Parts: sequence; C-alpha cells; structure tokens
Amino acid sequence: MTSPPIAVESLCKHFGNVQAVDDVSFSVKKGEILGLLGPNGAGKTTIIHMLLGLVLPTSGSARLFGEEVAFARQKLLGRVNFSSAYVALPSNLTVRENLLVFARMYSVRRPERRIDELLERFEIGQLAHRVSGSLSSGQQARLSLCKSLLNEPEILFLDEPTSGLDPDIADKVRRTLREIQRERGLAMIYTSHNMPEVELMCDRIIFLSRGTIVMEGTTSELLERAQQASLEEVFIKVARDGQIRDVASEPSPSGDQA
Ligand SMILES: Nc1ncnc2c1ncn2[C@@H]1O[C@H](COP(=O)(O)OP(=O)(O)OP(=O)(O)O)[C@@H](O)[C@H]1O
Repeated sequence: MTSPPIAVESLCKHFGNVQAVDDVSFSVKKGEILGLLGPNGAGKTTIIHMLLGLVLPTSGSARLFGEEVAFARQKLLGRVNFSSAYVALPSNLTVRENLLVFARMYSVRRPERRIDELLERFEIGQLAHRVSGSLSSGQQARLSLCKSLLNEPEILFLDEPTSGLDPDIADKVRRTLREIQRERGLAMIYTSHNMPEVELMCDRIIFLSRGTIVMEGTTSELLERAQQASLEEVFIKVARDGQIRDVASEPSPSGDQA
C-alpha cells in the first residue's frame, strides 16, 4: 500500500510549559486540500513547521510520503514547498533575482521560462524588475506563491495565502491554486482565517483549539455536527468555548437520540 503524502500520528510539541500541539493525528491524500483552522495560537503553524522539518516534534510522528521528516528532510525538500503571506523574501533583490535564487536551490530546469510562466499566472510579470522590498503586501504574497510553485511540488503548505490581497486578486489566486492543484494532484494544507474562502477551497477541515483537534470533517459535516449555519459561526464557537459539543451524538431533550 502506498503511503499518503502527509501523515501525522500522535504529534506533540511543547515549548517549555506551553503545549503548542497535543496528540494530533491526521493524514492528507494526493489531490486533497485539508484546511487547518483554529484561533490564534491553536498550533497550526507549529504543525506545518514540524512537517517542514523546521521544528522537531517533542513526540509522535510527522511523515511525508511515508518518511519521517526529521530524518529525511533533505531528501523530501524537492517534493514540498511552502508559501506564507508573512514571510518576506530578501528585500534588496528584484522579484526575478529572488526567484532565480530559489530556482537554483531547487535545481529547476529552464528557470527563466518557469519564472515567466509563474509571474504571468499570478499577474505580476510587470513587477519582475522591481526590488522585492518595494512591493505591496498583496504583491509580496503573490511573489511568495510563485516561489512556492517553482519546484513543481507534490505537497504544498499554504499559510494564509490570500492575506492582504484585494477581493479581485484573491479570487484569481484561489482559481489559479485550484487549477494547479487539479493539474498536478497536489496535496495541500491550507490555513486561513477567511471562512468563506475555506469553504471554497478545502475538501476537508480540521479545527484545532489549544493544540488539539476538536472537530474534523467536510464543511457540511461540521455545520451539521455543530448545528451552525456557517463555518464562521463554528469557528467563533470553537474560539470561545475551546470545544464543540457534538450535538448530533447527544440525547435530545425528549430523551430520544438526535
Ligand atoms: N518558538 C516558540 N517558543 C515558544 N512558544 C511558541 C513558539 N512557537 C509557537 N509558540 C506557542 O505555541 C502556541 C501555538 O502557536 P502557533 O504559532 O502554532 O499558533 P497558530 O495556530 O499558527 O496561530 P496564529 O493563527 O496566530 O498564526 C502558541 O501559544 C505560541 O505562543
């Protein structure tokens, strides 16, 4: 049996006495987009950092293609990439120079051509010769997305990819990401605080609170289980209560099982 692109089992991370991630298990299939949601500090970035080999787990396992990330990081890096609206690329290099540096790191064949394709796809071709530090936050977010697709990854981690984008560009970016995801059967982990976007983009969702999974399922499963009308309301409930009562499994007031 082939291993799923992403598999996390009983994963824990403590920073001193902060339990950032506490016994988390899930997997992501080829071609699937998993939304990782939760309030600020819930542990989303820490999980992604463990899957990228940037942070070592305290215990448990974080595997990509069946290989433990902590032991096979170098081997796995060519098949994986990451984009965050909050990680700026070196500000004194132009957009093209920045992408060329990464293209060399990833040993991309015909890097100029690949860079042109990506700049065009994310509609920032006209910025190729601009110094990256002079870009607006939305332009930097698109540059980060171009960087993340240079090596044609099989797994992509997207941390709030549309943060800072205006609604028109955000819509175009979502469509482009979906297209690329379908073309290449990418497995993705997607974090966002924009709930309508999560509904549009994610095949399955995990809600985290204080480092643990409190709910998991498709959007419609989560709405039904939490008996809420929108993901936004589910999110607010998780953030305020720290957990969701699984209403469907509780006895109804009349004593019947709901
Ligand atoms: N290097 C670190 N040292 C100490 N504590 C850390 C460190 N990194 C994260 N934490 C703590 O771990 C917890 C989880 O943080 P994490 O960044 O994973 O949350 P998040 O869900 O990504 O939040 P946000 O939505 O704000 O980005 C938080 O309490 C955070 O303060």
